[in-house]
Amino acid sequence: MITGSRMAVVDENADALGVPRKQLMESSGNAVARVVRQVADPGATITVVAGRGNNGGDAFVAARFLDEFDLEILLLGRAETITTDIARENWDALCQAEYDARAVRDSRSLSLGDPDVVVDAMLGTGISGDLREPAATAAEAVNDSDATVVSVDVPSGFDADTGTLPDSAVDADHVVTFHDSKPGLERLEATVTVADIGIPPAAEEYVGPGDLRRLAGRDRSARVFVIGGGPYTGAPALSAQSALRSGAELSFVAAPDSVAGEIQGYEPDLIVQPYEGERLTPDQVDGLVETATKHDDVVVLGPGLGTADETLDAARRFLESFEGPVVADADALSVVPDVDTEAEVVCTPNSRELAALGGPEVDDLAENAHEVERIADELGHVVLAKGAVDVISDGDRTRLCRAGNPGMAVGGTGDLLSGVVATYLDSQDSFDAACMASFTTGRAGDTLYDDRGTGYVASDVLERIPTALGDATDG
Ligand SMILES: NC(=O)C1=CN([C@@H]2O[C@H](COP(=O)(O)OP(=O)(O)OC[C@H]3O[C@@H](n4cnc5c(N)ncnc54)[C@H](O)[C@@H]3O)[C@@H](O)[C@H]2O)[C@@H](O)CC1
Ligand SMILES: [K+]
Repeated sequence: MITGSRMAVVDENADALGVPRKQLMESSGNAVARVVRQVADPGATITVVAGRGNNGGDAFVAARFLDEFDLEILLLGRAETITTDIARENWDALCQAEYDARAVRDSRSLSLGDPDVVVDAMLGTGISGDLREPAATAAEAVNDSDATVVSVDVPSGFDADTGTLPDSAVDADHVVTFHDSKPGLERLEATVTVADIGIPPAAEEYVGPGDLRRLAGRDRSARVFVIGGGPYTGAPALSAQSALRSGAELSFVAAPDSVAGEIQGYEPDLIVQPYEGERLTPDQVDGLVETATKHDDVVVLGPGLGTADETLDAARRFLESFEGPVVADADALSVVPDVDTEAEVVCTPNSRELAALGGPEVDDLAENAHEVERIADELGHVVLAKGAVDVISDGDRTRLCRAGNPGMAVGGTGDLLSGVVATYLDSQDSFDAACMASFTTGRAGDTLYDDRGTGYVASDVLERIPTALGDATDG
């Protein structure tokens, strides 16, 4: 089962792996034609009703595989307003090859006639909200006809994220859905065919650029609260700075007053909240929990805290009382296995820290992904295990991320990662947040590698985070 929005992620990842969408569209159209041939008698009349998106594009392809029928293709709207290049190219091909294809500019003038089969390709997974015109009138016409209706991907009007089918949607007899079934399709009376369209399994297994699409349209509203510093100052600063670079609105560092000035000195945009002392101690915990809870902050617990007994005790107590989202990194990781917490925790261990959590000490983490899955399951938290290939698991779902290069082994990149995970945790499911953060940081490093090999440091990677995000957060 895959939702419509996850499908868009997978489709972009497939494209990045060298399987372009137009190729997938060719497979989709072919699969639709196969089902149409099964349900239509030889010589039957078929009307394709297509929208202006890729759902329509699939049907334009299907048309080329249905020569034995009496075929008419109707486009709802003007050809110039087809929304994607690949759908337009397939439309143009039909027109140039003299298929019976025409644009219906006004839905009131839509006359379906009396076809034996209607191919419903008005809307697929790109729909938002109730059916608008001209699709609404066209759906009514399709439902009023006696034709056998074959819907492309989903019945037009169906919401492939929530599985809801409004009354105004197309009432399909057959649905040819792509790659995997969509939530809610099984509740329809229609016969559902799931068609393999050649998406490589790696497009789902490996985190890719498509995953960053989940950030589209997000608000810049995350508040990240880094509890770190004491023996070290660079680590909490980098974590808080990367939160800002990846889209946090505000980034706070709670740190001992002995080092607060130094942390502030790295960047004026950080808000440093000093507490008395030289390291984190249990006395501070109530105040920190209260602050983070009051402001709905996402917490990063660990960078530069050190391993003093009283500090680890404080980290343990923090996790016992805090119930919000937390990224547990570095020194704080060692306390995670023995705390009972209500917090939504993402653990970001390196290989040494993973071994301390009970994981394997291996060079090839990807080969041992099942071990990471086991640890995530035992801990009951998401684990993002950092290696040449990162492995992310919530104990049930497990994915790999191979963005990044050997230069990323430099100190401080893990601190950056924790801040990015925290920012994404504000708006995303914790497993997805971890996957996207791994890809973002790795890709930031890759833009540097292209320019200067491995000769870069964590603060260089920091400056490349916005580049790595590219246009992913637009619209
Ligand atoms: N994701 C994938 O891997 C693949 C997707 N394919 C096809 O692409 C489809 C998704 O294509 P698109 O994202 O272009 O979207 P659609 O073709 O589903 O629809 C997009 C169009 O619908 C309009 N629209 C949105 N909400 C509406 C509403 N409530 N009422 C009326 N019009 C509305 C939009 O303005 C836009 O023009 C899939 O369903 C599938 O058929 C296939 O080509 C192959 C691979
Ligand atoms: K459809």
